[in-house]
Amino acid sequence: MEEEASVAPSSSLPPAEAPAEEAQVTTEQGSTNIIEALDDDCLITSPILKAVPGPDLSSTLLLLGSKYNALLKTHQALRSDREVLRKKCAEVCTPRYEILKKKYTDEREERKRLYNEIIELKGNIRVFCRCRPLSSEEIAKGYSCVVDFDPAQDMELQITCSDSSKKQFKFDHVFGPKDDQDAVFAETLPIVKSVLDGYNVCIFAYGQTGAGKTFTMEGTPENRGVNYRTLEELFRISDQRSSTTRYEFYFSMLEVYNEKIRDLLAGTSDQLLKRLDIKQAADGTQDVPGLVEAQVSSIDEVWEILKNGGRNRSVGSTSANELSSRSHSLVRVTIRSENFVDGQKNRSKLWLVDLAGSERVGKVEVEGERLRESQFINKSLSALGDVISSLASKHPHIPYRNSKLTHLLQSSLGGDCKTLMFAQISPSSADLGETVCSLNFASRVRGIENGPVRKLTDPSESFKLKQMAEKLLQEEKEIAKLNESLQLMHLKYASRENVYKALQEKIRDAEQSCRSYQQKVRDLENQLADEKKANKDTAKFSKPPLAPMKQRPALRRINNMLPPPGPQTVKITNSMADKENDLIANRTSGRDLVKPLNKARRISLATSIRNVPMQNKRASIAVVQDVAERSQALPGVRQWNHITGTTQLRHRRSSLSTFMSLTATPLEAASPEIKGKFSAFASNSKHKTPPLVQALWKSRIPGIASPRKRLRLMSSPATSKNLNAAQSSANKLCFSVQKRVIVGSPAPTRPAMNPGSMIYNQLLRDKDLIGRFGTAQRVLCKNRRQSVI
Ligand SMILES: Nc1ncnc2c1ncn2[C@@H]1O[C@H](COP(=O)(O)OP(=O)(O)OP(=O)(O)O)[C@@H](O)[C@H]1O
Repeated sequence: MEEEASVAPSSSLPPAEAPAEEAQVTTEQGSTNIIEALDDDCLITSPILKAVPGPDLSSTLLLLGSKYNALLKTHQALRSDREVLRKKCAEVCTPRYEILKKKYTDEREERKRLYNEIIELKGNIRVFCRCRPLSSEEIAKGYSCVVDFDPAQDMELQITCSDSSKKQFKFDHVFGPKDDQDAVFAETLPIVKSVLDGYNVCIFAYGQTGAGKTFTMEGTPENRGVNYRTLEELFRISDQRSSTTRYEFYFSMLEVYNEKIRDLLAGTSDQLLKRLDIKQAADGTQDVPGLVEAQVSSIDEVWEILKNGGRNRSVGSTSANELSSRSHSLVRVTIRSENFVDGQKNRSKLWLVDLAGSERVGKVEVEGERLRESQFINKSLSALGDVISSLASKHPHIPYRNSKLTHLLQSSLGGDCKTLMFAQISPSSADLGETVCSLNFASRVRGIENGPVRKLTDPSESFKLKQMAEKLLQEEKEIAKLNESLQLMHLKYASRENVYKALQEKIRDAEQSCRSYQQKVRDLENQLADEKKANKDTAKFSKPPLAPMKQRPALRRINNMLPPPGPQTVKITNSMADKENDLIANRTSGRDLVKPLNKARRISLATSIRNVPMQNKRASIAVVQDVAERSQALPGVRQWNHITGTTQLRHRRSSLSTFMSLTATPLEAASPEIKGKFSAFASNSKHKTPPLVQALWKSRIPGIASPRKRLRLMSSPATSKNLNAAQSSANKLCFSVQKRVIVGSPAPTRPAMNPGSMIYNQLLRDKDLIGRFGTAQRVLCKNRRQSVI
């Protein structure tokens, strides 16, 4: 009987599953939309989620569940996209890439071979002759030009000797006074390019003092020399090949002065004076340990270094040149390259050498230190001549170590190294002897056949060479095309890599979000479980102390539900039981019958709406008038008095759920009929309902003398008619009082009771509901029915 089945539906949560439609839509949107959708899924950090109140947890969980499932699907879609992309790449791109790579490697090797062949056909050691113009000083002194340049023959020159005889010299190229730096470098360029193919290259200027060696090699700011232009070209080509090859340039500058090596890039004078030696490296090349190697990446850096190094150079004044170079100046550029396509690595060296003046000691009026310098200069130049002679005669021993200069240049002279010599001459008749000596030396050098050098004497050879040149041009064009397509492939590959990385990033984010959602769902579930438990505990703690069953006959009587078999045990605390018993004892002993009831401690309202069965069983039924009727009868607002325990009703101004006040009526004040009935009932009932409680009820409806009578009236159609007539504009509420009943709303400012505060508030809400419906309701809180209104 006291356990009613009409328990309010709890907030049990359905499993967190995404709605099927949403998941379907998300899957069909494709990866792009999915990624966009992912960006919108910011629930984890959303302040909305943080502000979710407790009762909305179930809906939040549902939302999270759907988002979580959507994310899972997104994750799967991204994974499948990635797999498709990878397969596609493997199927289409990789074979094409491999073919192109092979083609490119073959072509590159072919180009190198052909190019090198052309250089070799021209000669691995090439000699250019350059003659400077007559200086104003020489003209002023009346010196004449002894060099005859035939414009039709750019490889020959004639020297008019003092006896008017003519000497003819042939070189790979002859530059006259009118040829500028551009023309010189144009012929130098092919050899310079070889260094980027991995060949060692040595370019040096030889000649007497003041013949223009420094001018050719270094030049002036207005007329840049070979050094500057060479490095500029190297940087340009390396940039051009940057998609397939990475180049690194290391710059060193040194001089050989009096057979001592000096580092021109040394920062301090101590370092400048430091003695440097030549050592053989593990790869057989010559190296100078301790030499400064500056990595350069632009021509501006190179120019700055050149200027600084030039300041440290040993110069002195001679009768031939006011700022004569008294040492051999050497610039070494080490180039390290790595090809991205086939992984081939190269290391090559480029030497740019400005030799000291080659004048004979007797001719130049020097003495002391200058004389000593000249002796060292001539010695080293003589050693250079010996090396070249040995190379020319294919002697098994090449005397590289006879001087520091030849020792340093060992790996760049001979073999498959490319050597270019500028034979600088003066046109002045005053320098005729030195000019002839220089030309003889240059001719000797030019006679060397390094490798398969062949002279261009045979016309058929010339024809072959032309054909090869044409073929080379075509090959170069082909290579350029291949390079382009290779670059395109690289770009495509890079873009796909980017997409792949982006997808991986998204997948990582999605996985992270999934984990966050899972955690959030777990937290919310835990929170919900805690709240459920708290609610259960609260309900348990908020239960008012129940009187022993034997004192509760009224509840049995008010309902038509059968009591459960067997005795009911009610667990109450000692303090509560004592309070109840004391009160009952006082009342039954008649000592305090008129004393108002204490504050109600227990009430429950049923949320299931149903009519209370009106049977002829219970007398504790009251009819409540509506607000209009009540306000007429009771002008003042009355409420439950917690202090005195007066059973009063309070009319709520804004609610329809108004109840009529019931004035506590003492048993003595009741009519004799009621008094008699209640006394009989009390004495007969084994539950011993306190007479005070029974006496509280007094009909407010005229004509209904007693509850029992009223019940009869209400049960019968005739009585109902009468009642309707009497209360046509009013809603009626039937309520029963078990022991003490709160009817109506307690004071609004009443503080929440702990731990039963939630139940208390629930009661208030339910009472409002009852007021609106205007009918009898039964309230069950969890498993325990507390009272019936
Ligand atoms: N081709 C040229 N055109 C114009 N002027 C030149 C040319 N070659 C050299 N000169 C000038 O001749 C002078 C001497 O040149 P430079 O100093 O280069 O000679 P050098 O051979 O280096 O002498 P040293 O061996 O003593 O250093 C400079 O003033 C230079 O400007």
